[in-house]
Amino acid sequence: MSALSGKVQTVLGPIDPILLGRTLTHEHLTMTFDLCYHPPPPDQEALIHQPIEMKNRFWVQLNPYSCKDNLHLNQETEAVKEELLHFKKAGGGTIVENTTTGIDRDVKTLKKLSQETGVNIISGAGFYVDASHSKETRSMSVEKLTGIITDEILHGADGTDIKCGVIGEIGTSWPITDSEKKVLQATAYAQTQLGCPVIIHPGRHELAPFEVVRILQEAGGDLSKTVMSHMDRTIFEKEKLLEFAKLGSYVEYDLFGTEMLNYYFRPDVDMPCDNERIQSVRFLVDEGYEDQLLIAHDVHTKNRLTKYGGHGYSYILEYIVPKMLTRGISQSAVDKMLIKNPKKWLTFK
Ligand SMILES: CCC(=O)NCCS(=O)(=O)O
Repeated sequence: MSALSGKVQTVLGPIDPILLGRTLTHEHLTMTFDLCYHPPPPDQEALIHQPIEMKNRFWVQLNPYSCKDNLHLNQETEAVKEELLHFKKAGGGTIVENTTTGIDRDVKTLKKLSQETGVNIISGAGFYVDASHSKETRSMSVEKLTGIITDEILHGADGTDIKCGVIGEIGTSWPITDSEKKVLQATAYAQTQLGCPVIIHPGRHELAPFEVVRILQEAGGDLSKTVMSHMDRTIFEKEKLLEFAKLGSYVEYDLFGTEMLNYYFRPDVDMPCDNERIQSVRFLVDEGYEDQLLIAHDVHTKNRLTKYGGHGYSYILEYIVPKMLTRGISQSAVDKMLIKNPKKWLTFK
């Protein structure tokens, strides 16, 4: 049993899980996303280098990864601080900050934000998708990767003594690359040693979450302490969704607030709207999976902030929860998604 057993590890240190309150399990407060820059449609190149303004706000919503300015959430610490103060007023308690190595995790800023707002922040250990892996990362053994991940939780991340409290989001593509497979195996080994929570970014294919689970399980990972993120854009067919939920991991709908006509990362996929997300959540609740559900916004670009006319970090508490209640999802199920399930997942074994 580790010293962290029965605790949740925030950027300010371990806390009693009872202190978490309403928790968003998949957000970013500071990161960069140049990695995912995507050229705009033909003849719209002039907009690539424009700052976000009122006149191009809707264009940025349609083309979030084509506006360079939009990819630098790390420039908005003051706006994020205001948002966190608002989140607290709206009844929020905790945010799991999923930025890992490859997209500019900044644990010092996370610590400062937590100190200045009183919101608990839990930082993520490990590595984002292969496209962000350095040459050095790709050449590492599973043992070396395991050592780095455990170190980020036990001793501190990025040369600081600020410790991560969850592994992930661990990035995977479709098909999963060799380097990502090693990181997944390292994740499972570190989880076995530490009894810690894990969160996965699956590739954009309905088989991707199944393949991730297979690799984690073969390496001894604990699915009951693992979250599969981004289910909104990954599994659409109901039978497939139930087949996946039966495996026992948490199932996370974490793109609330994302309205996107064209989903650049997979043009053949129609990104659902929030009403459709609520219908999927209701379906899983009705099928008996309310103990495995989690929800969040996955804010990762500037246009999602209220400063730029976006929904911000309080949208779920202020708008999605009331809508869920009018659509037959009980208060008890909502409390599980926002309080009970996050608390169970985030507590070290
Ligand atoms: C770092 C943020 C991130 O990976 N978000 C997921 C976007 S999507 O793959 O669901 O489109």
